[in-house]
Amino acid sequence: MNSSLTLTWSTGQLWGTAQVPASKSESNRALIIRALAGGGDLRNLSDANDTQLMQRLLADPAAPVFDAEDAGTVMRFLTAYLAMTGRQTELTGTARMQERPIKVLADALQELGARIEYLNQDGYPPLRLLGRTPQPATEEADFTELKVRGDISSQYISALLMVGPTLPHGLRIWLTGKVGSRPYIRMTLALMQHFGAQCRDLGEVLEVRPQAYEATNYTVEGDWSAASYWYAMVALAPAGSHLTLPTLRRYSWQGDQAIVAIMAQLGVHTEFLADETLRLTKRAPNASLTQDFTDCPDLAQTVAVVAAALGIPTTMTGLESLRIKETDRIAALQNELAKFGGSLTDEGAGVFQVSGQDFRVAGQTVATYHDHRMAMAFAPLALLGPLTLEAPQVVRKSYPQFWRELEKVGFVTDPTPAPVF
Ligand SMILES: O=C(O)C1=C[C@@H](OP(=O)(O)O)[C@@H](O)[C@H](O)C1
Ligand SMILES: C=C(OP(=O)(O)O)C(=O)O
Repeated sequence: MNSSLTLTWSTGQLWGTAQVPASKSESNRALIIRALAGGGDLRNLSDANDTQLMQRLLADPAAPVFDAEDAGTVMRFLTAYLAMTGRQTELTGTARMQERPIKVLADALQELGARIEYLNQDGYPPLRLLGRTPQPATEEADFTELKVRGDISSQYISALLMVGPTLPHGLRIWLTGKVGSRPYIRMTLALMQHFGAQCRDLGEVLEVRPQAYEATNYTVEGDWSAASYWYAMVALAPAGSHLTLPTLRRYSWQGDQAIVAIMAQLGVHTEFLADETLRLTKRAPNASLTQDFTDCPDLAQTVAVVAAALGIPTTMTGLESLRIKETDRIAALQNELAKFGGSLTDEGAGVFQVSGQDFRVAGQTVATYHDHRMAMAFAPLALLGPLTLEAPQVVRKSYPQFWRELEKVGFVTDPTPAPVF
């Protein structure tokens, strides 16, 4: 396996068509819901490792150990699915996954009758599921009620919602704290409804009726988080550059469609063409940007790198969850931006400032911290100068064809041809 990849751009305008993968968030929800529905045809599932892994694990329900690797959705969604279907098994993941908290979800599942033990550190994977004492269905009960914190990961809430219809009284979740990544909760509810579930989003309260899912078909949309890297490339490319991205919808369930409005300020104009196709065109950027990432944390790295590279003073808030993702993304951004003369400064009270007045790309090597988004967020800098990325295979988590797609629009990769990971 190659340990680094050098990217160069031969100068000139950027143009062409880039394929984005299917959304891994939609794919992984659809796979769990289909497993609960007992059928349904899922089209355009993602080729992301996170989705391939979810498919493999769901195909072997009697496995003694489920290894979720570095996939947060797989760890959280499968824990709820396996716990509520009464399975006795273990769930584990990479060293980093063992540092990503799961207590909020495990506590809630225990309230729903699951017996769960931590095998290593309290509140963190690996876990042992010891079966479940199902709640009896009683005449009086309205919903089974849970209070769940929304300020650590929305994935716990999505995981609980998806098993909600299988509970005898359904589920009413009271959200507490500042709720992050809320569009992902809405996406979960939308997909559940697509599969026949009755659920309501009342803001701080979410309700799911007890009911069998319907086995139905679904076609997964392209991944807007993946699209953000192409927006970054257009933002950094010379005037006259434009790109076409198929499979992205004007009306999306993905909150990362927020990239359209953010990048409009960083100089990328979006046109929604027929057949779910986007056309991105380079325009002049604004002089500054202020953006809250509470709803779209996966866009933060893309935007920080572009803002620093263009020298656009940018204020970022809502970055709390970045510290517990594939790596501490704040520290990783700070280290890597500094190599180029950029910075991400903690101003206190949750406010971060990006600057890049002396930003220069000239053969630096970017570390990727086992984080696909570090690799993909820094790759567009190759439009400004040669650049080397360590451990380029990290992109397989969400976008295995990323380097190939770069080659297709004219980037030169060394080693060449682009390795298949
Ligand atoms: O539900 C999902 O599919 C996701 C939710 C978000 O995580 P958090 O809810 O932990 O912020 C996001 O960062 C992750 O990439 C995917
Ligand atoms: C945070 C991410 O994924 P997950 O939490 O599912 O591992 C991501 O893809 O950026």
